[in-house]
Amino acid sequence: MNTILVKDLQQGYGKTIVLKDINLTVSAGEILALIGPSGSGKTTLVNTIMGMLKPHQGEVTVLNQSMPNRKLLAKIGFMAQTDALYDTLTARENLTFFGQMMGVKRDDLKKQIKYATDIVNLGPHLNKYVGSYSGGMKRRLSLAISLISDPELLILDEPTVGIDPELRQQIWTELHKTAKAGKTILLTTHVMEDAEQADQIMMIRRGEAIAQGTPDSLISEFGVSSVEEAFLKAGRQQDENLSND
Ligand SMILES: Nc1ncnc2c1ncn2[C@@H]1O[C@H](COP(=O)(O)OP(=O)(O)OP(=O)(O)O)[C@@H](O)[C@H]1O
Repeated sequence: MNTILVKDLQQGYGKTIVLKDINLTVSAGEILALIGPSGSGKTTLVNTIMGMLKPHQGEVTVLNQSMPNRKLLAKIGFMAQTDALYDTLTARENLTFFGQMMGVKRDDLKKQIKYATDIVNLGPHLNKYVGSYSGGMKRRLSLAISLISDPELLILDEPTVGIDPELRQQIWTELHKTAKAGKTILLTTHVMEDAEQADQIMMIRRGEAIAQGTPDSLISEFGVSSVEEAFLKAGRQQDENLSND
């Protein structure tokens, strides 16, 4: 089953076009990484898939429902680029608050808090005030919050920013496990090592999907030896095409 389907999407703000001709399919259990330079349109695409922005043109379907659709929000775990946490509450209180907002039943909250915080290694720090957390701990708590309702689709905007390499690897192990259990994960990143861990990569540059496929298929399509080289080559081809127009 397709969890996400984006067809001929054009998106923008007012009269400014930010995304052109985006087509994308993500199946249940798959991890898709959106990679691209700052300002290329990744967050705009994520917000459109979440239903926070209505497509200018084209179609976005999530879990077989046309977006925007408020009812689907409960099935989507979202981690935004900036942490939206309550500093004057403890991590446990934050998790309880957001869990209740996401519709987690009172009886399930304890189990879900343990599940989500084990993934990000925050168990020993649950009773500390979030105001005393480091930047990386706040990122990890935001990730735990996105997992609290055990959502079918996880959307993570730059989840690994401020997270050290050891924990990043640990989080990837858990993301793979989560995907294997049938959940779909869409994440944005600037980091090539993150993109390489995904099943599918979409490279966005200047609002266009300049390359798309599995890490191996991108390497063979562009005749290069790494995903990074594929991205650079796809960028050069885009520049050539634009200068020929
Ligand atoms: N609310 C908005 N109103 C007008 N323009 C916007 C708005 N949000 C984003 N943009 C513009 O849309 C373009 C794409 O921005 P977007 O945030 O989607 O990029 P991004 O790839 O996610 O960047 P980053 O990696 O820095 O987060 C940029 O030119 C940005 O200035």
